[in-house]
Amino acid sequence: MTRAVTNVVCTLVFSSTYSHGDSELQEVIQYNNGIVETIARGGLVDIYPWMKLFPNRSLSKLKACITVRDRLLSRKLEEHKASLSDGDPRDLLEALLQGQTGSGWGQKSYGSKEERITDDHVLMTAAEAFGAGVETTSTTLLWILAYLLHHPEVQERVQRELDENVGCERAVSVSDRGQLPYLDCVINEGMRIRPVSPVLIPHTAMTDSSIGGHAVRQGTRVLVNMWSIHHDPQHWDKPDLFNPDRFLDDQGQRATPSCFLPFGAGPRVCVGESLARLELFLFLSSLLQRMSFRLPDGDSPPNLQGRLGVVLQPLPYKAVVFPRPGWEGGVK
Ligand code: HEM
Repeated sequence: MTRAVTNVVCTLVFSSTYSHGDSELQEVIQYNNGIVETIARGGLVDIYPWMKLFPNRSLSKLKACITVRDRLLSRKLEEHKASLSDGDPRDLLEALLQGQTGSGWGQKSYGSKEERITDDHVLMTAAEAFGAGVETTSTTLLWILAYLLHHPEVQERVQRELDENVGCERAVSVSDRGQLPYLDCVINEGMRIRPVSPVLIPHTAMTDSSIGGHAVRQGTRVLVNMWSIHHDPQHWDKPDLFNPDRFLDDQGQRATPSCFLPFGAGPRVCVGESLARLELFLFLSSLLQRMSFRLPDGDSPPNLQGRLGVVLQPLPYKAVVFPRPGWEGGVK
């Protein structure tokens, strides 16, 4: 799952699409995993930065992974600079480079030093797409599959919807989304019940303000408790129950309650929301069209408690995957 999602972000950022087992993709996955594993383990160094002077294995691993990441992204940046052209950018690096030089998209050249996009801005923006776009999407997929193992009846209903609206003669495409409302509900319910970011990225109030009648002074650290919003019994009936139907109204149409905010809200809302929704839809629909997931004989269903690191992850679990009728021969 991580490999597939990483591949999507590589295509978006620097137009490289890798095939299975490619060593460069392996390198990207390894450094990304290393960063995800260690970044939330900063512990005391995050609070007392001077403690970085003492030996710290997590910090050393984090630095080593960042060095590999920066080397790879710098190489991609140089390759892009060498082939930079005007016109529609082919990927994020090219769009940022065009912004840097003022070429393409009819942009003006930036004047002062402070306004200029530096190479460092370009590299860090590209790095952020990996940091924010891989673990979130792959973890959401793993949570949804974990819930489907707990609720085989939900998996069967999604597959019925797929059979009736897409069939097994062709692959699912984005244009099928309108005809697959129940799958959308399953995705939403997965993101509601296990938000990968239970407490959103810390924000700082830029001006004196208020939230729900509470005064918030300029400079105050604001933490949004998404877990509590998504489990508030005043807004959700039996919030601890996995029930995709809560995203359908009385007429069976899609409904999105106002307190459903898996991507945050306001000016700092997730910039990758559309991409993430597209990925979740295409990965899940393609998987469930072609195969079924069940528990290995005698195994208990996945632990749904999760473990909090950079994101809220399910604990590792096993599933038996088998082709659905009509897909025994593999991809069509
Ligand atoms: C299921 C997948 C995803 C979920 C649940 C998710 C969720 C979020 C949330 C909750 C935030 C914080 C919003 C806030 O603090 O107010 C965020 C920020 C962000 N996300 Fe996502 N995200 C996902 C996928 C992606 C993808 C695929 C990308 C890009 C490739 C991405 C890029 C970003 C960036 C750059 C930010 C920071 C935005 C800012 O601070 O202005 N995310 N995301």
